[in-house]
Amino acid sequence: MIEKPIENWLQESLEEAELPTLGQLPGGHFRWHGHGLLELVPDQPGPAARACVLSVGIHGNETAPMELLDGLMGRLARGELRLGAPTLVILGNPEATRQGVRFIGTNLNRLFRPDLPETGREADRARALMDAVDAFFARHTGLARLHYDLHTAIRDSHYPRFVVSPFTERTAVKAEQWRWLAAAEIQAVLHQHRHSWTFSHYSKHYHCAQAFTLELGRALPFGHNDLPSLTPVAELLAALLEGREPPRAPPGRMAFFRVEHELIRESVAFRLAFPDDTPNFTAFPPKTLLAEDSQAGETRVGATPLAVVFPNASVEVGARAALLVQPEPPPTE
Ligand SMILES: O=C(O)CCC(=O)N[C@@H](CCC(=O)O)C(=O)O
Ligand SMILES: [Zn+2]
Repeated sequence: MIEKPIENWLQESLEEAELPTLGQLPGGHFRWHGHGLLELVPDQPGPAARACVLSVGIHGNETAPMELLDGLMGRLARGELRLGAPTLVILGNPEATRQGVRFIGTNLNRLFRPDLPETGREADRARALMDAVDAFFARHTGLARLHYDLHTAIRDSHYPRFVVSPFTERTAVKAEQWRWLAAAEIQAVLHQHRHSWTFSHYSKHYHCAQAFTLELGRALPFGHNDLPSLTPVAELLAALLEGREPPRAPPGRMAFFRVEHELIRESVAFRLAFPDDTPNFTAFPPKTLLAEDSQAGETRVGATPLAVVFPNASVEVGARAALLVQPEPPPTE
């Protein structure tokens, strides 16, 4: 067992460092459980402590969340923040980040299911991450559970900062989440309509955690991110790390959407019928041709306008090529 301080969380998460290691930080201690798997344990939980999972880099080239979390870890290590909540800090796919790519073999964020049959690098990583989350929540019973999985999007967006709220019948979103997200200057919320086997879905469905995928601008290389626009998100995460109540704002300032349909790429001969640089949440009028697929035929908008989110014609056959969404009213307070 090696004792050493956290000096540079991101660099250490990316290195093949000797494990396990543990050490002290202001307000508590930490333990590395594996590569990119760091647990922070407070001496004394704060008055509003939750058991928090904060994950970044599930897609290896989404660097803004890594820089954001690295900044917070630096503030903790220097004593500018005092640890007040058990927190599992995850760098999702270190090898993909080292190579600067979204994934090596397959999309990690579709593999979070306990009965996963797949083999290979990302499948092994998904199993390791699910095990780490299971063990973390089992060690910290008695506290409300939370998981924010931080991403950035491939395209521009009419709402650059938005969250995906995973579908499950088992857990309702607490009203406070909308207030926290609004105060963090999240601009839109997208409700999933069915199980999605993403990391945030895993924590929500299997651990009844308050869990979201946060999209925080566009995927850009290290050093090119607009971190000042993420200051309110950093303040939300800082409050969680310190175990205090995050700032709140009226949820009505966010736009709410619901997924109506998931467009699946069913053949190699698949194309989207709109330009590649179409921003997320662009709305199309009734009858617009959206996609052509030699297997599935044409996909057109029905009688009600639909907006597209995460359009990507290059996904693997059988994978999601876009979400088709509609506005919905904000939740009643
Ligand atoms: O911009 C894109 O096309 C993808 C951005 C991204 O990685 N989004 C996540 C969303 C996960 C969810 O639906 O909760 C993903 O596709 O995994
Ligand atoms: Zn992503």
